[in-house]
Amino acid sequence: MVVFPNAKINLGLNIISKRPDNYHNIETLFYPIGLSDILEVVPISASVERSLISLSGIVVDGEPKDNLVMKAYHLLAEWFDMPAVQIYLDKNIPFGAGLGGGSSDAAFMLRLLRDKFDLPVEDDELLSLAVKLGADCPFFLLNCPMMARGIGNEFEQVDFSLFGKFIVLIKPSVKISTPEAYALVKPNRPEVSIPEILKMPIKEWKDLLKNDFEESVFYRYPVIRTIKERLYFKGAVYASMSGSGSSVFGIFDHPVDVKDDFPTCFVWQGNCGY
Ligand SMILES: C[C@](O)(CO)[C@H](O)COP(=O)(O)OP(=O)(O)OC[C@H]1O[C@@H](n2ccc(N)nc2=O)[C@H](O)[C@@H]1O
Ligand SMILES: Nc1ncnc2c1ncn2[C@@H]1O[C@H](COP(=O)(O)OP(=O)(O)OP(=O)(O)O)[C@@H](O)[C@H]1O
Repeated sequence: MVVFPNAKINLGLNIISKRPDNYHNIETLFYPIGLSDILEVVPISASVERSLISLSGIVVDGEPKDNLVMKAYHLLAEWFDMPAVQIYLDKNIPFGAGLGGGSSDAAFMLRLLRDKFDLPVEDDELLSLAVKLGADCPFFLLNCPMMARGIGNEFEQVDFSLFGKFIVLIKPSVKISTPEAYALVKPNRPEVSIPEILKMPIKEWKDLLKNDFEESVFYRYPVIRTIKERLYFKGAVYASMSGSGSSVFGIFDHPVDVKDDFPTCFVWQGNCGY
């Protein structure tokens, strides 16, 4: 069974308050994009006790046994009898990028195992398991434009689409650790909520729709601010850092050629699908 775990961008990201469990309450619109990893799971012989993982593509740091897809397997294996599996994961989504790639792999793995082995797990139980693997993880089980609140796992479906627009995603070589990025932000309540801003014409978003991580991340890594400015210079109708960075996306009314603009960066371009 092969699946294609996709990345997300955050349209607006307000960090509202710090919680007693050291997480933060946030408000953000998750928007799925077409940049995807490739994940395959094959059952292996009953004589092999441990699941195996084979990685290709972008090299993820950490031990393969600590990969989030392995953690997803073991989370379900605590509750259900499953055979050992051979996992193939081809990474195309950069990490330390604010694109939720690891969370997406984990969410797709949970659903793939549930479906492949016919495990008696309802969709809402899968959502509760997913959050144990990461705050971004439950979103990828829904995978359509969603307002998220709480730690990012309380959802409200929104009537919102960027269909017809074109997205350019730029990831510089710098990688950003999510806990470190949260530690640098002072939480605050926004004056205007994200759904209210998203109802306005997209050309009005520039001064209203904010990612609260940008200020401290841009201060530390000015190259990320420069990328955002360059995307506006190229004609983006809206540009922002995604999640805790370091990637920046630009939304355009039409396809653009940026291949010479960011020679040292990872660049991805595609249509907005929803
Ligand atoms: C920045 C975002 O990508 C926006 O979508 C997410 O909030 C991050 O989600 P994630 O990477 O899945 O986060 P997790 O792996 O669950 O948490 C990593 C660390 O980030 C911090 N964290 C994460 C989510 C959240 N709402 N508040 C936090 O303070 C915590 O220190 C936590 O220990
Ligand atoms: N399958 C995986 N893909 C990517 N990273 C993984 C994976 N499994 C474990 N990791 C670890 O998780 C860390 C962050 O991964 P991820 O791609 O989710 O983060 P991110 O780009 O910061 O996204 P976000 O902040 O939006 O969750 C990596 O540094 C890596 O060590």
